[in-house]
Amino acid sequence: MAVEHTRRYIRGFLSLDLCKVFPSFLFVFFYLLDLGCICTQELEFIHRSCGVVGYRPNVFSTTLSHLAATNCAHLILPFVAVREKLKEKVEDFFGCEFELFIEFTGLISWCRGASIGWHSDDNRPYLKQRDFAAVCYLNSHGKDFKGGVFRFKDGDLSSVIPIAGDVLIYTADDRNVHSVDEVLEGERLTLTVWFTRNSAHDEDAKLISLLSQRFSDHEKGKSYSFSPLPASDNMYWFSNGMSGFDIRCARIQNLGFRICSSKHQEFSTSDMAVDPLELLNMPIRLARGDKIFDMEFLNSLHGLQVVQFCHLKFSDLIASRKKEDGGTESTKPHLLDKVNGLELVLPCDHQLAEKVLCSMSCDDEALSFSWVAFKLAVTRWEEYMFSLYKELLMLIPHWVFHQTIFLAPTTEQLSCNQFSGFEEPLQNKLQR
Ligand SMILES: O=C(O)CCC(=O)C(=O)O
Ligand SMILES: [Fe+2]
Repeated sequence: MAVEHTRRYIRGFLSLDLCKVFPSFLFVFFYLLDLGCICTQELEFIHRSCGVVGYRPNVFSTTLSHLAATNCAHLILPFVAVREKLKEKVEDFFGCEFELFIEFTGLISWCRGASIGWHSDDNRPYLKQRDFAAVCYLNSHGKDFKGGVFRFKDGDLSSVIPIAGDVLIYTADDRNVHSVDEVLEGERLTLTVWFTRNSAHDEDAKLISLLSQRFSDHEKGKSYSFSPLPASDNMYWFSNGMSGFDIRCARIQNLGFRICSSKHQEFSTSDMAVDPLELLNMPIRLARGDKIFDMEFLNSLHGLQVVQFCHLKFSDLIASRKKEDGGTESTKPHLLDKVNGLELVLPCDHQLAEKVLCSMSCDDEALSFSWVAFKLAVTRWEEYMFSLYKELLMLIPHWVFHQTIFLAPTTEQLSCNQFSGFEEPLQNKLQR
């Protein structure tokens, strides 16, 4: 009798460095649509700019419903192809074609100190609907983090050393009891997707209902934007006994920037009536070294997205800067000298943040940082978000009609124009 297989490790499932070929993000985006290639770096960017404190100690997560709830529904798009491809693979491997629904999709990062003991993924009454799991590794053991080895309690494939681009699939029941060793250094990042046969737990249906509400507001002519809207402060707060840090603030600072008050708040930040963390939800400016970049970001999440985008695309931005000759007046960033009192005083334990989120790789960017490249990142970030946003508006009616989230643009989709009433470009508003 044939032995039923319950697990499989697939090497090189996701592509790693497509995003490094940046010059045209649109090209990359349509390339992704056409070929179904998925880039791990795009997902890493989303997690580092949108993630919140997770469900276990020292774990951070980004869920699709969180993206939708924080005005970042367009950032669901980079997940769509990978979800489709994973579902196909799982259905094919376990012989259940067209039977599965995606139950949950999440980017999950495990920082120093995070681990999980022996368990199966359906081991709680509220998780019984889970039939299969797929864990995609978005970064690598040894290079990006130490520890974090995945282990099965019995059977073959006893330990799995995560390598970026590889995927592990397994049944969620007690035939696959597993654990993850403690992460000793760095930040271990995965995209984890669970599948169910139970349509009552279909993640697509829940997301589509959220998005269709948003789409109907658009139809009614309400203008809305793609700028991120923070969730409640406690979702960003990493606590450790008496101290802690705000993850938005920590991720901005870990890339070498400091958060300063906006022009309009210069005189109000010393007002003790304001909860300091509330200031992260208001307009801010960013400083580095002894200079302040004189542009207001709508809130710290907006600043964080641009900082992370600049980090992701840094070498391409530097190359574009050289091509465009950074010396002309229009490309020169407007910088102010940093003076005392402008930097926000936030209750963030920076040492703890560095310890928990420490990066293992050495940063060339810190040595060759350029404000001209940063200014370019502001524009490129906005173009990228706008392209995703337009794409989302095209896809939503199709998702609603089919009650499933999928790519595959048709000629009809590409020609339909539903962008009227679009909010004016963010940057125009910001520069005023
Ligand atoms: O990240 C991994 O390798 C597995 C994580 C896991 O076991 C879980 O989230 O249930
Ligand atoms: Fe698990």
